[in-house]
Amino acid sequence: MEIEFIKMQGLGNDFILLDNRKGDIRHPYPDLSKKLCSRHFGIGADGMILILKSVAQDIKFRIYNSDGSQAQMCGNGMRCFAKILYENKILPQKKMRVDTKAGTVIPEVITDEAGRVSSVRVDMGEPVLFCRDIPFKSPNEIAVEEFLTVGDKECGIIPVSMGNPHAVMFVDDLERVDVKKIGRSIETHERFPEKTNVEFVEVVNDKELKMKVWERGAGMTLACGTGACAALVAANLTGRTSKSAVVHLDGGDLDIQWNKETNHVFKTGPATKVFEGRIRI
Ligand SMILES: N[C@@H](CCC[C@H](N)C(=O)O)C(=O)O
Repeated sequence: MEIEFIKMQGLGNDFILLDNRKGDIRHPYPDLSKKLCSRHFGIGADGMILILKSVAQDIKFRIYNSDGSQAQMCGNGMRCFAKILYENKILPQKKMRVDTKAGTVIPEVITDEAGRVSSVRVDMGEPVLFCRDIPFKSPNEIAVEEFLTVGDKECGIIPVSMGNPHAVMFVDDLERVDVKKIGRSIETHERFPEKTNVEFVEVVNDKELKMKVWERGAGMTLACGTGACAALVAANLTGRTSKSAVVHLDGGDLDIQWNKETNHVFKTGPATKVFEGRIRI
């Protein structure tokens, strides 16, 4: 069968969006994601996102990584998702309640004078710090900094979940980090039973961070939205930044705020349609 797709990117973190509200795409999603995301044999992307019908919320969001594994949430993908729902009039409202595997997430599209979506602000919910819920194996309930043995080194990380697991590692010089080597080892470290995304973060000042990422199930990407939120939470918890900061990623900047009153993390950034088409599966 032939299906329609939309290719999108948020700061170079790229996705294939499929509208399966009618349920006519029956192909197993893990296999479909692997095929479509292949940069050589498919469309090419870091992940595949499904637009699905929801009973409890306005709409349902599901994300698969390029290796076929399913993730609970995706921050950059959520901005792309909200932009398409609004621009294609799938939902009429700017602020929508989205059912994700990590609970309800609330994106809000921001439009310019011409009515076009200029950015998307996402209420990402509360960060999760309890080790058992991340999940991260530790004798402590909350791990503010723990050391993992990676090869012959001890790496200090802060585990945080934004619905999906993250290991945040602060470094002095981001350019000197072997993101692939250390990222891969921490992703599959036995203390993260569901694997983890890995963020390498350099503090610029108390309102700016620089970050590179190794994503679970996708490898090195140009940006990670949930990762940027986890980085801000870890930086603030350890006294490195205030509760709001700009995170500079290889693909561009994200604005992250951790609201004191609600404990929710808000993320604002762009989303762009790259092209759309049809593909035989
Ligand atoms: N790129 C994403 C996160 C995608 C899922 C992640 N690889 C996982 O397995 O948890 C983002 O922008 O948050």
